[in-house]
Amino acid sequence: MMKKALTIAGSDSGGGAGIQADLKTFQELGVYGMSALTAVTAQNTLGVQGVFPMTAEAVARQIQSVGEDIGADAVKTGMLFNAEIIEVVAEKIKELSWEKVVIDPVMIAKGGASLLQQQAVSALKKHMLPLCLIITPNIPEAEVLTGMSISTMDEKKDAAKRIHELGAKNVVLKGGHDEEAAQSVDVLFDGRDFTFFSSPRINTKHTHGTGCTFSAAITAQLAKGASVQEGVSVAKEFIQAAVANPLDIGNGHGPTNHWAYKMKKESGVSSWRESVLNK
Ligand SMILES: Nc1ncnc2c1ncn2[C@@H]1O[C@H](COP(=O)(O)OP(=O)(O)O)[C@@H](O)[C@H]1O
Ligand SMILES: Cc1ncc(COP(=O)(O)O)c(N)n1
Repeated sequence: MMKKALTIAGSDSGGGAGIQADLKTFQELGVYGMSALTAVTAQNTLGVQGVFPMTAEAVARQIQSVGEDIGADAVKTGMLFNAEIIEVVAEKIKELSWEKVVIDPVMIAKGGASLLQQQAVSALKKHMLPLCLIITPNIPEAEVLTGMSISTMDEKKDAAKRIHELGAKNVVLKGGHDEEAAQSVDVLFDGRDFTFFSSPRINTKHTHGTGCTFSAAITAQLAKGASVQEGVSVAKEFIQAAVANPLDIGNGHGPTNHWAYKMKKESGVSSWRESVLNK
């Protein structure tokens, strides 16, 4: 039976982040992708030029339409933008009894634009965190959720514990913003143990949509029946391949390469560009 995943997130017209990144990732990992849009952004590799939120009613209706007919084996949320949208998303997830829920607590785009209103952070903590199986904050998002500043590994572990105490069953604190480090280390805390997912940090400006892609890959794996550990492990490999084989699209911070993981798996070659572009 075909496994299905739903993303509840914003649209990125530039195609590198948001629902576009999520659907590309679902497709690459062999899962049927669906979307409920929370906002349309006018966005490219240079930044966000406009944010146009949907009404809470429109968001609720999209989720209901998916739920009442097709169903979802796993669900992720990305940009939720405001407290009203957060409340209906949480309500619908509860109503539809979805349990494999991944929250990417998107707050600020890499260029600095706000994708979550400041006053919505408490709604996110109150309504969404207790519902999720996994939350995947980056370092600045974990700082906002905990109110602490995070730079050392001990601080990362402490922050992951505190976010777990807020109700998230599993916390993956991502290391992509650790710009000085040689390794990009993502820390998973499951309420008892820590697991570290580490890969060489790639020196590139093309990291637009890394967080969206990473959480979508976890969601796809959960939909197929993977455990949390297995899901994070595949997602880490997926994003490493996607960052290591940039597409050079746009004049700013370009998207990652959603084809790279599958190409690498299928062909055994380490560079997607080598295998495709030189033909
Ligand atoms: N330059 C990089 N090299 C290798 N991995 C990276 C790099 N930047 C981000 N990642 C990985 O991409 C994923 C998303 O991380 P991060 O950039 O922190 O999230 P976000 O996009 O939410 O800010 C993580 O698995 C992280 O380790
Ligand atoms: C619609 C939308 N959603 C999410 C992000 C975050 O992207 P990133 O993964 O680069 O932080 C984005 N830039 N746009």
